[in-house]
Order: sequence, then C-alpha cells, then structure tokens
Amino acid sequence: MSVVAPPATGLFITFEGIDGAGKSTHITALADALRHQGYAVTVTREPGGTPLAEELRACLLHTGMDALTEALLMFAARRDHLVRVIEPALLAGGVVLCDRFTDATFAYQGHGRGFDLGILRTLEGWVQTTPSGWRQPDMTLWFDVPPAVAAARLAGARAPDKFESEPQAFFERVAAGYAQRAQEAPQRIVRIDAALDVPAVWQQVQDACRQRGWLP
Ligand SMILES: Nc1ncnc2c1ncn2[C@@H]1O[C@H](COP(=O)(O)OP(=O)(O)OP(=O)(O)O)[C@@H](O)[C@H]1O
Ligand SMILES: Cc1cn([C@H]2C[C@H](O)[C@@H](COP(=O)(O)O)O2)c(=O)[nH]c1=O
Repeated sequence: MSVVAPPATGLFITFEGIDGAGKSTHITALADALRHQGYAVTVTREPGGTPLAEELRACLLHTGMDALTEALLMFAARRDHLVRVIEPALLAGGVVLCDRFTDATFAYQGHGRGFDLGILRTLEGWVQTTPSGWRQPDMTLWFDVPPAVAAARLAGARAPDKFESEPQAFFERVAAGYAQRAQEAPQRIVRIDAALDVPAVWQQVQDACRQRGWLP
C-alpha cells in the first residue's frame, strides 16, 4: 500500500494502557518507522511534555492528593502541553506521538480512583477546545494486557511511583476503564493485544498504521 501524506492539520496518535503494557517500547519504534517515511515526528508524554507540565508530573507521581486535585492537575498539565507543544506541531503538519492523553484520566482517575466521569467529560471539553477547534487523537493505540503480566514486566525494573504502587485491583479497574473508552470510541481506539511478545505487538502497531495509509 502506498503511504499518504499526513493531513495538513497533522496526525495525532496516542498510546494508552496500564503501567508496563509496553507503550514506550513501541512509541520509539513507531517514531523511527514514521521518520523513515519522511514524517516530522514529535514524541512526547503526559503528564509532562513542557517545563510546567513536567513540574506537575513530579507532584502527581510522588505526592498524595485527593482525586479532584489529581484530576485538575492532570488536565492543567494537559492544557499547557496541548497549546505549547501538540497544537503547534500538528498545525505545522507534523505527527505527534503522545504517551498517554485524556483516556488515561478516564481510566486512572475515573475508573481507578472512582472519580466522577461527568466532571471529567466537562474538563475534557474545556481543555481540548483550542482556537482551531476540538482536538482529539486521530488514533489511539490501546495496549491491553492483564495487570499481572504488566506487573511482572515492571517488577524490579525501577522504584515504583505513586501509581505503580497501587494494588492489582486498582489496575483491574483502570483496565476496565480503558475497555469502556474503547467501546465508546471504536473508530478511534485500536486494541492491541499487548500480552504477546514484542515482535507480535509491533506487527499489530504497524498494521493499524498501514490500514490508515500511514505506513507502507
Ligand atoms: N510485549 C512485551 N513482552 C515482554 N516484555 C515487554 C513487552 N513490551 C515491553 N516489554 C518490557 O516491559 C517493560 C515495560 O515496557 P514499557 O516501558 O514499554 O511499558 P510502558 O507501557 O511504557 O510502561 P509505563 O507506563 O509504566 O511507562 C520494559 O522492560 C520492556 O522492555
Ligand atoms: C496522563 C495520565 C497519567 N496518569 C498516570 C499513569 C501512570 O501511572 C503515570 C505516568 O507514568 P508513565 O510512566 O509516564 O506512564 O501517570 C494518570 O493517572 N492520569 C493521566 O491522565
């Protein structure tokens, strides 16, 4: 299949899944493959991606706080990231690969913490409205993996942060939250069977891009 140029408004691809699902591994691989095709690729992450959002990330990952505070800080970091990094890159016609976005807030704060989904929807509407309109990812790759498998991958790899220290039941709820988001947006969210080995997962990532004409 021939490769189509990204739309003039760029291409926004997000990576989602519980901690240890394999997102970072495949963002790097996809960035390399897309650059090889001549795309201008920005790789970024949430929470984070700007100096302010990285400061908020440090608080979010290491300081205890109530669920509303956590949700507001996630969206504050996202707004700064969206207007300073994501929108400019997309408006310049580039590809943005982002490790997590708003689906993570629904999964972690909404389903993991049990925070009000209606309030999250309101915040999503505010934060993702920019001068050029409503911004949503063009495609979201959801790395679906059983929490026990993800935990085994992360075991001993690094000191766990606040979220990674949560019990398996928390990640079961987060995983169910991702499944619900995928059901609500089947055109946008592509399920990747992330329990398979790295080559098999990479194959699924490439297939999703090929089906959209973004990779040959
Ligand atoms: N399909 C896979 N099979 C086995 N191990 C994997 C697979 N994908 C990634 N890993 C390994 O699992 C660990 C976690 O992977 P990675 O950092 O890509 O996950 P992540 O989803 O980005 O995690 P986090 O959200 O916690 O940053 C790494 O050691 C990585 O090498
Ligand atoms: C965007 C976002 C993230 N989180 C959580 C999920 C992860 O545990 C950490 C980020 O760490 P990573 O190693 O970069 O994956 O933050 C969240 O709870 N809500 C969010 O919106």
